[in-house]
Amino acid sequence: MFRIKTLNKISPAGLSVLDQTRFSVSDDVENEDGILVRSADMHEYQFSDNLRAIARAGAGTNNIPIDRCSEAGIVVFNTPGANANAVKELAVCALLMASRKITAGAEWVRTQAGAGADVEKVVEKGKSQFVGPELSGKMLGVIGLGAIGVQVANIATKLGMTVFGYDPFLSVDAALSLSRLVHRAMDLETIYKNCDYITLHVPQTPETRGMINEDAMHMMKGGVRIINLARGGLVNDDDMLVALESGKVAAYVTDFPNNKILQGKNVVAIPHLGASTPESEENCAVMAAQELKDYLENGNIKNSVNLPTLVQEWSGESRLCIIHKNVPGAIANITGLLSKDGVNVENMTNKSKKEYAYTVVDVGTRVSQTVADEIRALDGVCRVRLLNH
Ligand SMILES: NC(=O)C1=CN([C@@H]2O[C@H](COP(=O)(O)OP(=O)(O)OC[C@H]3O[C@@H](n4cnc5c(N)ncnc54)[C@H](O)[C@@H]3O)[C@@H](O)[C@H]2O)C=CC1
Ligand SMILES: O=C(O)C(=O)COP(=O)(O)O
Repeated sequence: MFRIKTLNKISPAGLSVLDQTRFSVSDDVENEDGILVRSADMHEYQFSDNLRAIARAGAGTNNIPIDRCSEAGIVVFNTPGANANAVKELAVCALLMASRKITAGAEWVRTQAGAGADVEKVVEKGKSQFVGPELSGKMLGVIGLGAIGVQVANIATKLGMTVFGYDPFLSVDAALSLSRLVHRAMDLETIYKNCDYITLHVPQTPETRGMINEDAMHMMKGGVRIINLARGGLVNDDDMLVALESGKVAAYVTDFPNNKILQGKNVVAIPHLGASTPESEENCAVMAAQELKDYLENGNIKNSVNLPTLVQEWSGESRLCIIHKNVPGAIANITGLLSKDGVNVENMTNKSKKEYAYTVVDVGTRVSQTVADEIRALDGVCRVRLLNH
């Protein structure tokens, strides 16, 4: 029986992937084998000795201490693209909210009603303060052309916008999905200098943290409108407050409000609703649960952010799953120990991702725990699992 801890509310469709005969799932299990999480902050989380995998039902993994996980041989999964449509739709809404003063106007109407005014009359007199420009014919810069950025860029062309996309690591899949109407910007400066609207779709990493700062905004057009449905930390809030006050930035729509940014003029704050649709919640939960199940039961890895993709058909009695440092001699050490113990390898795959590697060895006969323990004791080995078919 595998114990799975949930750190956020996970869609029941996902939980139903983990059948009750093999998985015990709840928010209070102890010594868990796996974790299902959305945005809960895990940086201070104490891993149980048993913990083998964390599945993030969503895209961003900046709430998970990835380095600490890799060191401990814990596989971290996410669900690429599973909530992209929901974010794309919210991005269209955010572009409109950045332009048309919809939220400010709606709040004003309610205030008028609350103050006893005849709303039908005052709206016609008061509406001129909420005039805002159309999107059609304007320039949009999309920073990050992954699952979400590509969809946002493509749909914006249909709204009549001229779209520039920037992504120095553009994948082949993303390039193939991108509309031919989207122009590729080769640097951020092109986006900053030319665009009337800028929307962020990059992960929050040490490189992207604070990228929208005074220097970046200095290059932008006066009255630029910025949309951030990616992560709050991408924007330097102090610099943004100054730019909003001066009018350099005409509107800032963020899905990541905090007390500081809420003080700003023309801030539209959304309570992190990018992926909050039943469809997305279900897609993400199902994908995350399937990834977790396949890893715990079969040692297969798909959509991990810290380990390589490795899916191997079973071809034997026992399977050794070894997470180790990606260093010379690691595989020779493992196979050396197996042959010393007279274990015949039926099938074996090794894949690496940056500093870590994963080796799956299928053997024809049952392998003893002693062999697994010997591999565990090798230098650079982070985790060894022994599975029996
Ligand atoms: N508001 C919400 O509820 C949601 C927010 N997000 C956020 O959006 C981000 C993007 O999500 P996806 O598109 O699904 O991820 P993705 O991994 O498909 O795309 C991210 C893209 O950013 C690019 N990138 C990385 N560093 C870059 C840089 N310095 N400059 C330009 N491009 C860079 C990558 O090459 C990749 O193509 C997530 O990391 C997450 O933080 C994602 C889903 C929901
Ligand atoms: O997938 C992401 O990166 C998100 O930001 C969505 O977060 P959530 O699952 O709604 O807490």
